[in-house]
Amino acid sequence: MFHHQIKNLFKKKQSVGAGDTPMAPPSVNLTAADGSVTPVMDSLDVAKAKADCVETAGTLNPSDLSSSDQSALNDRSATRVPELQDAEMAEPTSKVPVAAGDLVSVDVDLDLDGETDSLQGSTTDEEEPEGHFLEQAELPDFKLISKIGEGAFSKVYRAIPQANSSKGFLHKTFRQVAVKVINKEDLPSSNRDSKSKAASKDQVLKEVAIHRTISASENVVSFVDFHESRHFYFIIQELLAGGEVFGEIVRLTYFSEDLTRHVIRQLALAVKHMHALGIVHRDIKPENLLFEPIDYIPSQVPVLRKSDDPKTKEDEGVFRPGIGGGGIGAVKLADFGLSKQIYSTNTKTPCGTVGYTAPEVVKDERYSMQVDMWGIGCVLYTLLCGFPPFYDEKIDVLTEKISRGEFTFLRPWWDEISDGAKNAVCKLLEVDPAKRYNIDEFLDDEWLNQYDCLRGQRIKKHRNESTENVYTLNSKKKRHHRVQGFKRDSSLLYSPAAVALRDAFEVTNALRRDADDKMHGPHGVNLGLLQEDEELGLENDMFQLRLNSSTIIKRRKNKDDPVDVPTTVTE
Ligand SMILES: Nc1ncnc2c1ncn2[C@@H]1O[C@H](COP(=O)(O)OP(=O)(O)OP(=O)(O)O)[C@@H](O)[C@H]1O
Repeated sequence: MFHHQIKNLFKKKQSVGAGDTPMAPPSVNLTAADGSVTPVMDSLDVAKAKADCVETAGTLNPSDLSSSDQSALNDRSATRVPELQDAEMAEPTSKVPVAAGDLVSVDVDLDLDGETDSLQGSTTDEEEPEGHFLEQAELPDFKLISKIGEGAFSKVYRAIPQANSSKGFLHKTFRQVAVKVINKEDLPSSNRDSKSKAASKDQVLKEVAIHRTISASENVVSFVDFHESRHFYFIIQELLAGGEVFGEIVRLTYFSEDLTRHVIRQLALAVKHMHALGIVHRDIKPENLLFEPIDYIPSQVPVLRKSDDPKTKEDEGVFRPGIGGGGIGAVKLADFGLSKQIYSTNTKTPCGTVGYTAPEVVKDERYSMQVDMWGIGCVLYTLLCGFPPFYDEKIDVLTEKISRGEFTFLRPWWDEISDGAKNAVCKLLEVDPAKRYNIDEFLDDEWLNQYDCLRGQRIKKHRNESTENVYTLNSKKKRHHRVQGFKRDSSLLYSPAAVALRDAFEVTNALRRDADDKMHGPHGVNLGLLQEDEELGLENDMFQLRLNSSTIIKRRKNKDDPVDVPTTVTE
């Protein structure tokens, strides 16, 4: 099943969209950190990738963002809504592409340390929707304003809780929300038998159950509400107005070590929270990291690496410890569609194997969690240099590289990156999960705990805050402020380099998940909502839902190139 899906994935991967240029074949040899000579990313032409990336610009969705205290909401059940009305779906107003580096101003609340808590902007209860959205008829408690994202089977809207509705109480905490809409018709099994339909629904409920469970962390996108109507599932969540960290990598080409540390530490805190609850994310990638925008302060003298093209490299701006840089403030982990609960924190038993508590099983649990550490390693590597650690156009070659943990610190891009950062990457991209950093070891890493993080901790101590995350402290001393963000031409996010970067993560994560499932079995979720996955056949369907029809396939309409069947990755 898995090989077939990967095969399909790469079949489509061979042809990119009209007008796109496939990644260039190997051309130059580079000297790796250890002195060995390596072809340039084999088939990923890094120089081209970087040039493509640098050409891109960012967009800030000027929208409200609110604080995340919503634990009381988690127990609320979905409301009933009217039947779908006959209505034409209209696309939202399209964005006008803008030049790279264009700035856009939005009003925000900023605390005195410069931290952005919530966008206030022009958004009011009277804000008019940017289009006519079919889903609106089945979600009367929220006003859908604009489409801000899209997944394989979902659309994500910025929305406002309606003050005079049954969800009016939300309005104070969440001035705006993100609404993920899943059309039941779009789910792969919706036209099949009723058992398959139930499986699809269970996949959605499983995502919701996990999101609810882990939502208390300041480093996880807050879950707000869930609603099922006749045609749709609606997952309502905290809005992260900056969008995906992925887009910022594309805009900036790579992040400074300070900004990388800022992002990766918050990701690590999110993962620590999940692992403490016995839940593994399994799809850690830059697209699933969302951020709150902060003020951008241009550098007086932009710092360039030797490998940079001064004409095209975007200035990341001034980094402020504990606050952020490059317009990126608080970073939160999102998308729990592939997450699974490994063990129950109540019973301390692995899910799906009740009462089975042998030491080797406990060890297995830890190994399952290690999949996320690999994901953090891939993100860390990518943030630091702008391209992924493992890439090849051929799935079998890529599989081999991942299974052997074959990556290098390519010159000249890694020449100026510190040994501390390289050491952290090596400890995370360790093939043997027993030797790989676990989340506590990574949080103790020397490089990760350099000055900006430590300063943040001092701020936290000073404020006597109990939460571990200094970046998302709820500020009590706010002042109104205009944040300069970046307009983003979304079409540039589909440049060959950007697509290659996405694909590398998608395939790498899929292979690691598959390896983990083969080794430990697809443990089910046990959150009081669902039966075991095995009984429902959820894992297979879920995998199909998320990979076979996911972003790569969606982006590539062309098909039918021959492909190689991959070998299996083992951990
Ligand atoms: N809370 C949010 N705040 C702001 N933007 C969001 C939020 N949630 C999702 N988005 C945007 O919508 C996109 C799709 O959301 P999400 O990843 O949850 O959907 P998905 O169907 O699981 O996607 P995929 O097929 O890539 O797995 C995100 O990548 C992001 O750009």
